[in-house]
Amino acid sequence: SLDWGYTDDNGPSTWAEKYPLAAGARQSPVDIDTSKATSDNSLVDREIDWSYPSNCSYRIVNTGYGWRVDTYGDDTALSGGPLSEVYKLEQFHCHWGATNDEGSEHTVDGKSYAAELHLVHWNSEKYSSFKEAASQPDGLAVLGVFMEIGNADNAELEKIISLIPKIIHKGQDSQASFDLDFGSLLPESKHYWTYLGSLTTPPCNECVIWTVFKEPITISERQLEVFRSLKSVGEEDAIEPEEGKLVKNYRPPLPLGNRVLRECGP
Ligand SMILES: CC#CCNS(=O)(=O)c1cc(S(N)(=O)=O)ccc1C(=O)O
Ligand SMILES: [Zn+2]
Repeated sequence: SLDWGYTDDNGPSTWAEKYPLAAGARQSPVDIDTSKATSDNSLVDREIDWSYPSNCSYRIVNTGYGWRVDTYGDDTALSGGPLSEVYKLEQFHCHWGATNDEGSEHTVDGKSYAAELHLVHWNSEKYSSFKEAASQPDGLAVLGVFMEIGNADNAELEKIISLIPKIIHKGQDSQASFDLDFGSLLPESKHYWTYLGSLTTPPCNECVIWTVFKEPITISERQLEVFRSLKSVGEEDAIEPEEGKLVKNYRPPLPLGNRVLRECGP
């Protein structure tokens, strides 16, 4: 079985037992209290810039706690905004809940969205590997995109969703044969909040510069249901068909404490 997860006996309230960093003072996610956000001049006209080629090949894997698209980030770049160096895209993944009124990890004035997409980048200018970067305070830059339920399917996400039936069990993976335009997974508005935080899954390293976009993208109910059909156990684990489903994989918010929350754009 998984040594951590999202059930009552291995969920977020138990993580600090095996992963002491989870009890740190720079943890993520947080509730974004919009009244606390400062829009000082440090970010003015420093918009966040990304360049992802639109014909990226990738691999999708069932990690046991969700799906993850591993990108081959050679010619990807994220810079600007709160970042002092250029970061490369490593992977992206998603968090969701059992019902549509929960599922995002960050919340905004206490409001949860139905899901949250995370694009994980690492500081390839300062560090020589993702693994090294994941142990540094400015090692990773994660873009958070809220997802709300809309009527239409999200066409780009549909390419990922069409592969999920091939990775229902933990450990399964699938090499995608069609290209993905990662940039189309981001909202139109570049307005965001940013703060210093951590990985939201064990080992919960405090190595992430978080940038959470203010504008959500939409996903359909059917698409979200496909996420919930993933299993947290391997094919070999003989369990009942309805057992082991990953119906939720979000960590609830941790205190912002004395961290600064900055915003760029109204
Ligand atoms: C050492 C180390 C590490 C963490 N890896 S990750 O940054 O890709 C990551 C980041 C996040 S999140 N939610 O913090 O962006 C979740 C899951 C993962 C993962 O291992 O798949
Ligand atoms: Zn995440």
